Amino acid sequence: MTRDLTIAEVRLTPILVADPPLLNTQGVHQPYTPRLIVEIVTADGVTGLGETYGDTKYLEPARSLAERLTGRSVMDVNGLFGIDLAVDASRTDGGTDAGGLRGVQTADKLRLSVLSAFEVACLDAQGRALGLPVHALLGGKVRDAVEYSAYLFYKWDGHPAGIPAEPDDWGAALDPAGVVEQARLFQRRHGFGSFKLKGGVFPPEQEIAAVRALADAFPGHPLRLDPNGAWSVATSLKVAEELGDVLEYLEDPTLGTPAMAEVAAGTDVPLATNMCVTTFGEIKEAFTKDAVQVVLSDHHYWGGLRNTQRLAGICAAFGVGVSMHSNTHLGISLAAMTQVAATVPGLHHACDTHYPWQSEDVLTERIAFRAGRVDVSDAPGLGVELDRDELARLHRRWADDDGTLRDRDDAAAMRVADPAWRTPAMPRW
Ligand SMILES: O=C([O-])C(=O)C[C@H](O)[C@@H](O)C(=O)[O-]
Ligand SMILES: [Mg+2]
Repeated sequence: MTRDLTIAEVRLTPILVADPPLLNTQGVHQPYTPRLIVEIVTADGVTGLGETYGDTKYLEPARSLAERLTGRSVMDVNGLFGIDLAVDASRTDGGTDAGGLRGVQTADKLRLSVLSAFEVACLDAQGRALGLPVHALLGGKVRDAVEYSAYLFYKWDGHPAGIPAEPDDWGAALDPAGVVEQARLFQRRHGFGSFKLKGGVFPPEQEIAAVRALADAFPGHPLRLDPNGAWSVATSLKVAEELGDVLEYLEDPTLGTPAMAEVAAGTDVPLATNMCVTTFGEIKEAFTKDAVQVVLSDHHYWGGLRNTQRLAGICAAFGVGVSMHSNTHLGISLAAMTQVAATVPGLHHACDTHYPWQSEDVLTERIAFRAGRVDVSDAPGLGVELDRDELARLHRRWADDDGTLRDRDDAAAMRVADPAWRTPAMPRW
């Protein structure tokens, strides 16, 4: 067993990974999306892996942090969070993130989104060095498998003609029949039994019809609809009334805690969020106003796996449910999500994951879903191995890009197909 846990080297590799043309209220996914892979190497040659957003605003502080880690111990995770990590506030102040889909962007949230990848890499290195899975370092697993939901998207068959992109085999989904067909594919390929539709793309009546079609096709299965805050309070209440008998929860129907509280007061349908409660500072107002019934944590922007456990503890104390949000991510993050989810006692909803949409990964072996679940690995660390050739290939794609795709911008990607497209004003309906 190795013992010298001093950090000898930190490697950061920005990559671009293929992404299908998934539609959301802001626009459409770019054909390639940026991610950052973090490797922390100990003096004994153990390498821990982490993954986070790869846009420029994350890369800059990540580089600055990486430069300051050699000589510290991978055991010193509390110290990691104490490092004075400057982020460029002009990139965040008052705005939302590039997709506008993850709530307000603050300098601290950006800092935590960077730190999270380093925390995961430290935990992975600790686990590998000590011969323990990450869940053991987090207090131990309370389940052997973690359930995920099928993340359904309206989508085009392919990216606009003439631009470089990887083909996908999911087909188009632009109406209720297409959405049901996509759900059937998710069930056939991965066994998912719970379904979430990304809404806010078409007028609410069309999305209500799609959820109704899902309810008919999959009677009794948990269903969710998430328009990323595209609706007014009145529209949200109307949708809640029309779909109340089939929804497990409605996710971020409207923007901001006060508006969510108004909706919550007018319906029995539980409200979930990954937009109005995304930092510890936002919890008090939302919970005291009873604005949300389920918080969808995301270890990237909550600041890692230990903060995710803290969040789950606070939610439990307030009787608020907890589950997980997902953006485009690869297998390192799915492994991290699974390890922490395995340790959260009150996890009663299937977690979100984009992973089935990602045809490319940097792992030697893709993570498999079995009946919609990922088995919790008991192997040391996260239990995944890096495919260096694939990492190098995806990094070359990033290096060759002229900068167009290095910062995710769903509205810009939509303008390739529709030059008149502008980020819609909210509420859209
Ligand atoms: O609200 C959510 O669930 C998300 O933000 C998930 C993703 O960002 C999704 O909407 C996307 O990538 O288009
Ligand atoms: Mg959401």
